[in-house]
Amino acid sequence: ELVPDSLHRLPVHPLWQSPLTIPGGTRQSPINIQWRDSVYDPFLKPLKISYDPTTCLHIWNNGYSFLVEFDDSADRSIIVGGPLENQYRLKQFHFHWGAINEWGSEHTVDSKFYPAELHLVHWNAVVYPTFEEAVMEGNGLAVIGVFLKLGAHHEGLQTLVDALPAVKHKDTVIEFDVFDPSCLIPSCPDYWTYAGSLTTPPLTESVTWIIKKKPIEVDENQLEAFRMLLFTSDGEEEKRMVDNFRPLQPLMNRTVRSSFQ
Ligand SMILES: NS(=O)(=O)c1nccs1
Ligand SMILES: [Zn+2]
Repeated sequence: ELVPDSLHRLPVHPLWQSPLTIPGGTRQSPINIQWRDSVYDPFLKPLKISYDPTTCLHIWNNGYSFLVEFDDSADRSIIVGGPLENQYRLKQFHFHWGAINEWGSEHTVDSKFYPAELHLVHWNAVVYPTFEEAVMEGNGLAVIGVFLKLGAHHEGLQTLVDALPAVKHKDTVIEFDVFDPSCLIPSCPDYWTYAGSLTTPPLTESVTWIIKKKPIEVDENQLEAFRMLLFTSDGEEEKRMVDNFRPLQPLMNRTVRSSFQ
């Protein structure tokens, strides 16, 4: 909860106190995707997603979001094709969401917010020896963004939601042995892609963004379950984990390409 001070200023959660703009940044994320300004690129390939559900390791609350992390010591869960020159290894996925259903996503489409957004984070293990090094390079990361909209119950998401009470507080973790994140990705192949950055620290300009055009549907109880998580550690004054999305960044000299006409 953000409580105004005596001057009616709302405190900004530490994460968002990070520089809202990176000095000299020319390819920051998130951005608004103006559908009519995106350019169809017939040379974009279909994105190929091959995840091994047994590479799933655990879920943890890192104080910004909840992350599901994967064993990325080999090429067992990878994506290839789309706008990508190499194949990229899945490291983790996480979400961003709002306090209410009117906002919560990081990217917007024609200035419309979705209530939440899923990020599946992959790194270029063909070229770089570690994730930490890939994070610093222009072609180091590929993140698939999937919008969540309010609608039908999502069976696949529910197995995640059922585990959230165990990671309510910052720095708590629970083992999570088998999960196939492809159940969270719409079957429609259409996506937008553009060159951008991480939206949380270190905010480095190392991400090829692949934003799925179609959202997945989740129900109100599932969104509420995200909102019962806490930014704070056990024993601290509770701060609900909501509105963990970065403000929109300037498009500058970038074109968003679409894989569809
Ligand atoms: N929200 S994000 O996917 O851009 C990200 N930030 C840090 C690691 S992954
Ligand atoms: Zn993210």
